[in-house]
Amino acid sequence: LTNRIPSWRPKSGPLTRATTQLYQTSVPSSSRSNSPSTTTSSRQKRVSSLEEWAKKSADIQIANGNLAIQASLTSEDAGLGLVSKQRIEAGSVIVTVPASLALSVELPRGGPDDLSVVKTLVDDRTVFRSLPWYTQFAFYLYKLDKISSMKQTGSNLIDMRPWLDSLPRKFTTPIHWTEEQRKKLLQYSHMDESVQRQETSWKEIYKTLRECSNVEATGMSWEDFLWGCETARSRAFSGGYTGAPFNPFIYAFTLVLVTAYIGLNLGTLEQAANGAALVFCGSILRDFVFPKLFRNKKYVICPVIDMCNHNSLATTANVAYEFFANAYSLSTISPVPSNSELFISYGSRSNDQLLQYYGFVERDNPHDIYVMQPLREWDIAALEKACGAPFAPGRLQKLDRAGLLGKSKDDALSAAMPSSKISNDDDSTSEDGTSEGNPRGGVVLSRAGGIDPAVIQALRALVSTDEEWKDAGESIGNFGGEVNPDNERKARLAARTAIEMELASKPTTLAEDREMLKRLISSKSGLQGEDERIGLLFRIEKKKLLKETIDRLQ
Ligand SMILES: C[S@@+](CC[C@H](N)C(=O)[O-])C[C@H]1O[C@@H](n2cnc3c(N)ncnc32)[C@H](O)[C@@H]1O
Repeated sequence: LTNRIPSWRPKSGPLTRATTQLYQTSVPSSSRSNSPSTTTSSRQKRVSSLEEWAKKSADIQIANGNLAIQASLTSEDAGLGLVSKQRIEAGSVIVTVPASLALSVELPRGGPDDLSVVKTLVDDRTVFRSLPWYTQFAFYLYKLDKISSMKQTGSNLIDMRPWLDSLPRKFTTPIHWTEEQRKKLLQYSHMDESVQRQETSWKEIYKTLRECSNVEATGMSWEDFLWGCETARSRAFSGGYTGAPFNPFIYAFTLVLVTAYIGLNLGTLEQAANGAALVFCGSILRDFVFPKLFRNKKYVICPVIDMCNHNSLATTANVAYEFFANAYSLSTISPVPSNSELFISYGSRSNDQLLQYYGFVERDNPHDIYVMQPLREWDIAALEKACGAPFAPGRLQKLDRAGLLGKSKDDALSAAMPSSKISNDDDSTSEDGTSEGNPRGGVVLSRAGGIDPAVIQALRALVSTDEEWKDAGESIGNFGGEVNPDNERKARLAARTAIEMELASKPTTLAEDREMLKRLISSKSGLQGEDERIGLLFRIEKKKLLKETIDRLQ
């Protein structure tokens, strides 16, 4: 869900209000902290409390009992999900959650919407507000989960305990694995490096967070922090709109003033209209223009809606902010047959991102990518052999000067983000192909587009004869398109050879992995085999992508 709200569209809808009624949790806090629920079946037992809370205490509207929160129909490891009990037509609003029940963190300065988080637990507000959104959320969740589950919104107090109890307590993300496990299970150095960067950066932020909060709060352990960050990253969505909610009082009051103004003969109709227009313009500026101008961003976790799973190929629902109702809604975008799971899209996420931050892998993910070593680490001698002749001298240096060879591991490390540069809009979910997700400039292969065109361009220049190089004005920029069939064949052959070598370097083949997965599934080794199964699923998808790219280059 992170980073994405498919649309923040102002839309009319029923005005709902959060209740101040307190809810008695059915799970004693002692049993919660001693044996946190991890499995789907034990979480399922708490769903009825969540549903009861949602309906009776929290004013969350759920499609007239036409929707169930239950074990996902996708796969065992998908946890809970939202499943239709009857056919739901396209365009139906199925869940409405008052904004006062949603947890939000606003950037750059707003912070958590529950003001008690900062007021009572933070010593240095400037430092706290400079932290990334998901770490502010981690702190917010820590306050609700371990200090007080009462969420304070304006004068309302809402007990979030039933929702907190419905959350997963364990993540199957690679940050929980040892370095050795990651290497062995994933067989993909790009992910090893990404998780290492994630771990280093999160540890640094955790330290900063402890330093800027007060004594009571510093009881937050690394595990609490990690759970909070992962919960936020896997359950929050975001959008650019952060204006105030629709306030009918302003408009009603303006109407009264205009009526009195004209009725008491204090001025002309035009003057009254000018005054009213000013109020409307001010409202629009405040709600729509200023937030866009100042690039305000809001990250939101919405109880119940946060149970919706992801599917990039069969998205049936989306989330929106209902401006006039000041509520979040989940609505269907296509008909959902009875007993089917509803899916939203968490955005165009590769399996690297899905595994690292959400703990799952999507089969045939259309957004999947593979990040190979940067060109400078490719086995040039092997490529020359495949192309039948050595490459012209000096060509590699030219590519290097043009920044096309990427960075070595050491260069990337020395350029790593120092702690003083932690910023609150740090969003390591940015595409793995971008400089943030791919700081070494590794070669990106994508399911959608094959090998990065800039790499093919570099390879055209690399394999070019002296004559072709001269004809191109000795400029790599002129190798953007096919130069001639022979140059093109060699460039593609070099790329294909490198990818074939990458695939051959894996400790196991695709067929072996598939066989292992089959055996693992039939052996039902339970939680013991969970990491291994996810690792297998991940590397199978990566190897499929490598094979597809090789085929495209034939
Ligand atoms: C927003 S929550 C959705 C509700 C979640 N299934 C639960 O039990 O609380 C996101 C998490 O759901 C799981 N998930 C979502 N879509 C999935 C899918 N297609 N396959 C497997 N797991 C999925 C992942 O664990 C992810 O981190």
